Amino acid sequence: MVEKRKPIPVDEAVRAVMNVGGNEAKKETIPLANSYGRVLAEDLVADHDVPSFDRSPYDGFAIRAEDSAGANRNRPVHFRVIGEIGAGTVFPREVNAGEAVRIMTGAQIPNGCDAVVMLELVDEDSEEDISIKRAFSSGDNISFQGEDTEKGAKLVPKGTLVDPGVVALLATFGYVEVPVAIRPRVGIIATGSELLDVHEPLEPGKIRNSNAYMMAAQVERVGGEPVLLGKLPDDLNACVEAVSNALQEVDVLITTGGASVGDYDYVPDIIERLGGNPLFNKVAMRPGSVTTVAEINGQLFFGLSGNPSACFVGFELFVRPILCRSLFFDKPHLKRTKATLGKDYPKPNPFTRFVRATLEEDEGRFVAKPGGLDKSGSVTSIAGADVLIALPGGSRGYEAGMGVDIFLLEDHKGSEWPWDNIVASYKS
Ligand SMILES: Nc1nc2c(c(=O)[nH]1)N[C@H]1C(S)=C(S)[C@@H](COP(=O)(O)OP(=O)(O)OC[C@H]3O[C@@H](n4cnc5c(N)ncnc54)[C@H](O)[C@@H]3O)O[C@H]1N2
Ligand code: MOO
Repeated sequence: MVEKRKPIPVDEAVRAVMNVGGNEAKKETIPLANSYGRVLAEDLVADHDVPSFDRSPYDGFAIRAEDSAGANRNRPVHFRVIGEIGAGTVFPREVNAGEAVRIMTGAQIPNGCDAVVMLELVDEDSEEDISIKRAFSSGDNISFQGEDTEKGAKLVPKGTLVDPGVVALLATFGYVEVPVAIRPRVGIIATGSELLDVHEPLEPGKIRNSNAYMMAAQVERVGGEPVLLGKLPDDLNACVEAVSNALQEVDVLITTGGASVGDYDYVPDIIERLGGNPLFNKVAMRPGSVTTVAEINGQLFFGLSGNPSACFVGFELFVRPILCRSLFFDKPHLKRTKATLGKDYPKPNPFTRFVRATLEEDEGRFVAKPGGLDKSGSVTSIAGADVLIALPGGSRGYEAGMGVDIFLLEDHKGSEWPWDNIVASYKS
């Protein structure tokens, strides 16, 4: 008799995984030029004002505003040009009454000046004599020291993904080396005697191993380091040995396949043979109901389904938050938000479903549209999915136009704990 497994609710399963200790975030430093896509391991605090001096936002003339008082079309005011500065140079002396300095964008405002007149508003009567036809106030056309940010301001917290804007800040504040989270090493093993390597031609009854590469990409998408450890035939001894060796090498280990109750489904036996502590072996969700997670000698072992869509969803719900946590992200779960269901979903639903879908905009509303073959064994409907629509279990299906909870697959900002009150669908 095959063992009867007891499914546990998704939120309970996520909690169980998150409660396992270990996998704390650790930091290293890397060169700035390699920092894009990594995660900051320290808060980024401004150690000087930006800009660090008053500067001109325009090409023009720096003047003392009070000298322009009363200027108009009929009575232009003249200034004597006493020099010129470009960005990067500092004017060497105080500017006095009636004097102006030709100044370029980015140059420091000379001492004594408090306004800039754009070149287009100036009549250049000669190289040394200019006139203007309107009055300026103190502070006109000046980018003030500290107007962008002031010394001491916390600009970006630890746990922020280094995007192009963060790279600009790191450069601004002189980070030659950047403190970032060490990427967790995630071992990936595919199991199944039906699996061919990607380069091999198809043979009867066999398929190519797509899950391992898919998961490597999922690991990379969150910022982990995938370690592809090959594929194994359905041979228990070989699997036990490979898993045991792999656990020495990586922080977290994932296998795909063999998680169900069939004759060659060895995940439960592997866990037992290695003295692991199973957290659960069935989750009340589809796809991915056979997802099995265990702690083996203090390390997390994820036995994900062999079915590609189930493997994909199992990763996003259970592996992703562990990796995010070890990358200093304070919101490790998929970002949860709402959208309108774009298509009827007639399947009866005993378990919560996570349906692969695209997110489109329609008359100002976000519409999530299930796409492709909605079967656990489908591989094509994963490509191009923007979101997972979460449809609560216990219904006979859902109608287009209903409000649904969705989980964004590409959003790094994430959610803290998206599972409470999960996915009560409502009429939108
Ligand atoms: N009697 C029962 N049978 C099944 C149950 C059940 O509860 N009772 N659960 C079904 C569900 S739900 C799922 S999901 C699958 C999960 O099976 P396994 O995790 O044991 O996976 P396999 O049987 O090894 O493979 C399933 C399917 O996926 C293909 N596969 C496997 N590895 C890969 C890979 N690396 N790349 C691409 N495709 C892969 C494999 O060839 C199979 O077609 O069990 C159901 N059965
Ligand atoms: O676990 Mo299976 O993917 O539920 O279909």
